[in-house]
Amino acid sequence: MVDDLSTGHADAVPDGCKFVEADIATAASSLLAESFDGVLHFAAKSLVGESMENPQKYWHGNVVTSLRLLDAMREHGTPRLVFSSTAATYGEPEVTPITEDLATRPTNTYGATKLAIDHAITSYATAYGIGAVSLRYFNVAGAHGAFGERHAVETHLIPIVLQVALGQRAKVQIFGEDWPTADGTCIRDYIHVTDLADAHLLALEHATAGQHRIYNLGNGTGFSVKQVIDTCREVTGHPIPAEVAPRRAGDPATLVASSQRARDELGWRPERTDLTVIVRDAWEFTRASQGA
Ligand SMILES: NC(=O)c1ccc[n+]([C@@H]2O[C@H](COP(=O)([O-])OP(=O)(O)OC[C@H]3O[C@@H](n4cnc5c(N)ncnc54)[C@H](O)[C@@H]3O)[C@@H](O)[C@H]2O)c1
Ligand SMILES: O=c1ccn([C@@H]2O[C@H](COP(=O)(O)OP(=O)(O)O[C@H]3O[C@H](CO)[C@H](O)[C@H](O)[C@H]3O)[C@@H](O)[C@H]2O)c(=O)[nH]1
Repeated sequence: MVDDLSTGHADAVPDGCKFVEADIATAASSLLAESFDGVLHFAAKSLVGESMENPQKYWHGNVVTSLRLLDAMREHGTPRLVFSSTAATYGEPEVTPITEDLATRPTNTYGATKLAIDHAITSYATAYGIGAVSLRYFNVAGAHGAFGERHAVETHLIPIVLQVALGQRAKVQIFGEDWPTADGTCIRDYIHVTDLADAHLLALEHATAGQHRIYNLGNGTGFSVKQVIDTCREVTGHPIPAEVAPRRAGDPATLVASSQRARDELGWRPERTDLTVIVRDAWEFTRASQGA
């Protein structure tokens, strides 16, 4: 495992896993000199709001870094790649649920950088024989035991709402109540992190030399911001005060996945699709990590 710890945590490295603290942009070539069967490429800057305020961090941190990784894979003949792409590559979709053949028109810099990387992967895979898979995650949530969301500056909805339930924040802000959705708040498709992990192993198995396949990963059901807050109220038993705030730049109104291709081609079968289960696992992690 390689991480520069820019947003990651050394104590989250599982026991028995070899860990190297390094920036992929500078270390990829030397790291891949040792022979590897494949690369799971998660490293990124991944905050939608920040990407609009500081695009330089995203074009360099995501695109330049990933090109260096692809060059190193080519240099050392690393055969397989699984890349963390995103629903944000689609932008505001014309059709719901989103299939992989829909137009990609990102509404934020983060999504634009991930789309640029996807294009580079297609070229490198077909020209240099790499077997590549991009997994376009929708909104990842939940937790796996002691592994959950732990960000220095939290921006994601579910962990923020759970911080309110723990008494660490007074209230949650709802970014816009005037979106073209049933209750006026944004709709997202939340996927449990353990289902996401399963998809990575399947993707690695199915990566085929010279091909780049793209798969959406979500549950096919959208929940509004208000519905998420209500589910958190039910799970935690806390009233969770909320207030409406202005829209956040770069947010699309609705993002819901069709993951039929992942089911058909990878045999992916998500098991924790219920939002209550996703929130419950996140809540258990949040309480345990705060000693509550
Ligand atoms: N969380 C989501 O809902 C979501 C949705 C779609 C896609 N993704 C993608 O999944 C991946 C993981 O996301 P996350 O939510 O766990 O974010 P995260 O910020 O917690 O994880 C990214 C990790 O990459 C490391 N990193 C960043 N730049 C690096 C570099 N140059 N060299 C080495 N390490 C570096 C960070 O220290 C961190 O540990 C990202 O690629 C993200 O874009 C996440
Ligand atoms: O305090 C908050 C935080 C978020 N939201 C709203 O809740 C929804 C979910 O927001 P998150 O920040 O939790 O997640 P995003 O949908 O912005 O982004 C996530 O999913 C994207 C793909 O859809 C990207 O891949 C990205 O990495 C990942 O963080 C959005 O409508 C957002 O506006 C609020 O109303 N209040």
